[in-house]
Amino acid sequence: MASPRRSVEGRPLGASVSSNTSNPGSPAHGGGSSGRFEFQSLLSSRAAGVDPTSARLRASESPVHRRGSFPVAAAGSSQAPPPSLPEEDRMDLNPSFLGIALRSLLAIDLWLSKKLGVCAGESSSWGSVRPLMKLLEISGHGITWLLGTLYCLCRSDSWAGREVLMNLLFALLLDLLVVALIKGLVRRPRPAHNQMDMFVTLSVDKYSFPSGHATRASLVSRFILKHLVLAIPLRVLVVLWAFILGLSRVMLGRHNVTDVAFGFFLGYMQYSIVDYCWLSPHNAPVLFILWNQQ
Ligand SMILES: CC(C)=CCC/C(C)=C/CC/C(C)=C/CC/C(C)=C/COP(=O)(O)O
Repeated sequence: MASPRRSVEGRPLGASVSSNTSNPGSPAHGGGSSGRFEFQSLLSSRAAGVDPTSARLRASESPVHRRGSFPVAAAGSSQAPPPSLPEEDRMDLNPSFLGIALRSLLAIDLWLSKKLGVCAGESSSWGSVRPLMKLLEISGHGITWLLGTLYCLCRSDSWAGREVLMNLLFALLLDLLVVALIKGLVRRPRPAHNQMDMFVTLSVDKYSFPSGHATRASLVSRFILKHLVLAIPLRVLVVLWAFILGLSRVMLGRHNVTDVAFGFFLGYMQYSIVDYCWLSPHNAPVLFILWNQQ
């Protein structure tokens, strides 16, 4: 907001907390929780040789502390209740619920992902299962699916089969594009415990959000379940494969849990797009005629 933020007394905030707010990231500048503010002000006062008790008192004058209990000056008096803050300032000083929820979710995500990363290295607790996990990785790799689909497309001798495979190819390419775009935009680094020893990657694959294997697993398994007539045990196997592939990404240390969870969701949604834009000899005749001339 363009107007200067004001304290309860109407003074600009900078005037009342200037001794503690040299750090622009401090909550007095709108950048953190009340606990962190007090922690920072105590630290900086110690560094500057100031008595921590007086520093704490100054911290209690901070707008964040004023939020719950009113300033020290007013606390002892039995005067009329203090004037309430203007609406815009109240929103500014309250730590956002969404912010706290997101930070907590991220902390749980990092903690859980580290705990589940039991195959992240040969010396990890489940390091002996790592080769199996890497085999699963290849089973969900983009190259495996693209080459497999192209091969089946070349071998297919029915129009119906070719139509399904053409759409699977379109789905796989769409998935690669969407995942690359999101990875490039979000730029979340892979977990620190990951060993970057993956088989054929694109440059954006140094980023981890979302998991490309998870998007592919859920997209492809939804596609298969919809378009292939399979016995129930095989259908269960397809779902299990997708789930275990997602889990293996976290176990290998390639991803955090949220990368995989969002990947599953994204792949599921991508299938809806593919279904909506279903290519057929009626709406994309050129594609089918060209293919048949090969
Ligand atoms: C063959 C055709 C028709 C086109 C080729 C298109 C193309 C650019 C393919 C690249 C495939 C590739 C290298 C995909 C990378 C897959 C991968 C390693 C994803 C990372 O997964 P994650 O779960 O670790 O995020």
